[in-house]
Amino acid sequence: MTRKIAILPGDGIGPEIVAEAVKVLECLNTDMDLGLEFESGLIGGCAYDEHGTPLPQQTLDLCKAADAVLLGAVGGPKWEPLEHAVRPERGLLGIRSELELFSNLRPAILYPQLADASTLKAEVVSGLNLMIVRELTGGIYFGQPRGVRTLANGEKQGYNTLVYSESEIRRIAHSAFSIAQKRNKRLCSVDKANVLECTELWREVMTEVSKEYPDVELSHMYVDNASMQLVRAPKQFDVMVTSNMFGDILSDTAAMLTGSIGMLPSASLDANGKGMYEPIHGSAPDIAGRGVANPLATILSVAMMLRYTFAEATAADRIEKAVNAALDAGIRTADIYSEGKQKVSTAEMGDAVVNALKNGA
Ligand SMILES: NC(=O)c1ccc[n+]([C@@H]2O[C@H](COP(=O)([O-])OP(=O)(O)OC[C@H]3O[C@@H](n4cnc5c(N)ncnc54)[C@H](O)[C@@H]3O)[C@@H](O)[C@H]2O)c1
Ligand SMILES: CC(C)[C@H](C(=O)O)[C@@H](O)C(=O)O
Ligand SMILES: [Mg+2]
Repeated sequence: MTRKIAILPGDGIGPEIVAEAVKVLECLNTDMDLGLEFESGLIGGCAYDEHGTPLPQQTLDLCKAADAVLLGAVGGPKWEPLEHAVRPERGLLGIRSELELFSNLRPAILYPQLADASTLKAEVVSGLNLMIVRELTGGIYFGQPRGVRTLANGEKQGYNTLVYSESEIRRIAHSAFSIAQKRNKRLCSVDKANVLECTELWREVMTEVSKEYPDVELSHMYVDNASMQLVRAPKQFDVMVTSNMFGDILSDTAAMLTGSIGMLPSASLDANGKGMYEPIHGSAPDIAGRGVANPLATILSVAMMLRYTFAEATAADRIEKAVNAALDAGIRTADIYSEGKQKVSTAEMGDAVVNALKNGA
């Protein structure tokens, strides 16, 4: 059996962190005969530089033909002056949309070894294991019309449209409820139903779908309160489900509960389990090229790939165990470093995970 993985390193720290995740996959591939094959493509700013578009047709074809996609990150100051249609981020939104990856899972798990790395008190975050389910192909990110227009008085006006159809809400609701069913059976739907009609419909559909999952307890929370509750008492949450933009923001907040944004992986899934896997952070231009980025979010993203797309739970568990072993050994990249630990580079962290795999993880 061959399983094709499209590798899209992207920009900034993207190539540095993806190289470490591929190292981990190659190690397991040899060890467990997983049949993985890799082929690389361009996306984002590097694709624009080469082809004049952030999502070249050959990259799209490569991803459509693959069983799974591994992505680093896109974007950076170099491409900020470009017009919107060809900005690196458009490439990422384009591929999510083209592959219909509507269900974005962003787990925020605190590794006990990192309780001190969080800016929150250890007792607030210890034992944290939260899953954010973010709708990824709809909402204000994709709604039409959008743009910047000039009003009759000559003033410019920017506009975007927040839209969700019932079917879009229903399918992300089913994703979230089935995930909650396999966890602690508590789902919190986050919206702004007190102000936005669109999210009033969101709340209605969530409530309707909940009738099909009587074993899951559904609650609703306004997004402003949710952002406050996430830092006040994050362990009250089991699974959160929310719209594209709210999920983007809340997952960065949740990342910090775990010590660093460099720790949060993600899976973006279509209706059939095909997926794209990427860390939730960006291309970190401030540290790119220095070999100091934390590759663990990307390494944990390939664990999600093995679990969700390839149903290789044992291989996925092994990666998570190896990450634990590296952290147990006191190995830390700069973002999660604390006194008394060993500060390592991106590649050394990747090596530590590979060594842990070779040594029994
Ligand atoms: N999925 C993606 O490709 C993605 C996600 C977010 C942002 N971006 C893009 O990335 C660029 C930079 O955005 P930003 O600065 O707002 O967010 P960012 O996530 O790239 O960086 C925010 C901060 O976190 C740090 N950081 C991020 N990942 C890290 C890692 N693995 N290890 C250690 N530190 C890490 C950075 O150094 C920076 O200080 C922008 O062009 C943005 O559009 C891309
Ligand atoms: C780069 C950007 C388009 C992207 C998003 O907003 O979805 C990023 O912030 C993320 O969280 O994956
Ligand atoms: Mg984001």
